[in-house]
Amino acid sequence: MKKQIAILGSTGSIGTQALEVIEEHSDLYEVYCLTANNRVKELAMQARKFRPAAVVIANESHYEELKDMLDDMPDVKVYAGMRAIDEIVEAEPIDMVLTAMVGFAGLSPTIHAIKAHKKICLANKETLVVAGELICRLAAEYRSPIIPVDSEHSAIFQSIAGEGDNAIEKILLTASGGPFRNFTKDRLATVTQADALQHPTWDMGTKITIDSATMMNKGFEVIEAKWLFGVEPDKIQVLVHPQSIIHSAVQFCDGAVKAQLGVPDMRLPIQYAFSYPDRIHLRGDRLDLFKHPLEFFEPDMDKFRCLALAFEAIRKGGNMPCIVNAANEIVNKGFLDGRCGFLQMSDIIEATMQHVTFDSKPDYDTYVATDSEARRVAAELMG
Ligand SMILES: NC(=O)C1=CN([C@@H]2O[C@H](COP(=O)(O)OP(=O)(O)OC[C@H]3O[C@@H](n4cnc5c(N)ncnc54)[C@H](OP(=O)(O)O)[C@@H]3O)[C@@H](O)[C@H]2O)C=CC1
Ligand SMILES: CC(=O)[C@@H](O)[C@H](O)COP(=O)(O)O
Ligand SMILES: [Mn+2]
Repeated sequence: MKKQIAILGSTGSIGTQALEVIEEHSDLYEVYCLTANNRVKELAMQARKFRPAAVVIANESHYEELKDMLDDMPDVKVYAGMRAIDEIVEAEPIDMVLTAMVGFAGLSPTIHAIKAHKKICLANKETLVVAGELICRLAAEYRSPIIPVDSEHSAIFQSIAGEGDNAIEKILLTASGGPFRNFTKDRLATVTQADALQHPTWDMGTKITIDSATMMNKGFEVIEAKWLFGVEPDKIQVLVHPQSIIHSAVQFCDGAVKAQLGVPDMRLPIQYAFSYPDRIHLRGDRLDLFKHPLEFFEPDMDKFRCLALAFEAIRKGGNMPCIVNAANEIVNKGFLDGRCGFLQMSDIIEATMQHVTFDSKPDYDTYVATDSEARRVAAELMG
């Protein structure tokens, strides 16, 4: 039986690479459902090619257009709206849900998928940043495995495979350092959107590319690692490794360090999440270590304040990471739209952390309320 996969965010960077993996292994995997937000044409083209049982467009204003585009394909059901995404992930035939949408929007469908006992292939790191404690509790209660797709977390996951209860002493979380790794703080003040979108090693969606440039992405990955692997932030060391060859490593209690290496290619962690615990062939470049120096540097948390703020948020706990995520979504978009400068982003996030109501024991409704409040506060601060 082929495994049935729901791809949430199929028109994005992770979503399209997931479809490449599925196409290469069409003997093993089948697309059950595809979702997008606005890119109707791309979604319709994907539906024609992969013939899923259903497609969902989150933005309801595109419903009629999508329906028209697929009216000669009666076997593909067309739905619209966020609630429809929550419902579709519960469909009985689905084995795995790849959460490849961006931002807070990933939280609700992930919860629905967990409650429906689906295997979660988790790319949407914001889900764990916002509500890591809740998600881990639900995943345990409903016995839904969460398999990381984020390259660093997949590397850690691969490094601990077969280690049973052996204690992790430390996680070595690698970071490319982004396009501004060697910039002075003065120079950071004037960087443009185009500069920030030039990631040195990965080709990704715009939101995560900006997060990599500020290093908020690495801060989020510290939080993600805490929840996925039960390791406290003080035992997670961020290492700037500009080549993105060592995707992360784990140090065990006997001092042994295990890492996963490879050329930067997200199809591998996506495929591994689908095939785990098996490995299956993947077409593509292979690592040639003669071609790559492997360098490591300490991150500069004064220059990249977002990384320090993420550490601060996870140490504080409660809804603080949710506040940081919401403020970050606002300033990330604000920077892309030219409404705030590069260095202003961390200033606004920090101020938002001080102004939004703190809750040390949030539940789902608290996260939703916190997200709204923090977005409002950050938007006001941005002016
Ligand atoms: N790209 C990468 O290499 C990596 C990404 N990740 C994580 O994976 C997730 C996806 O990233 P990436 O693929 O780069 O992002 P993209 O921006 O390329 O794609 C995002 C996808 O989500 C859809 N989407 C956006 N907003 C919403 C919404 N509000 N509701 C429903 N669907 C929405 C988009 O639809 P539409 O196209 O219609 O706008 C698109 O299909 C992020 O959480 C990111 O942090 C993690 C590691 C690596
Ligand atoms: C591919 C991936 O997993 C990204 O999260 C990547 O890590 C971003 O690069 P940075 O290391 O620059 O944040
Ligand atoms: Mn990553």
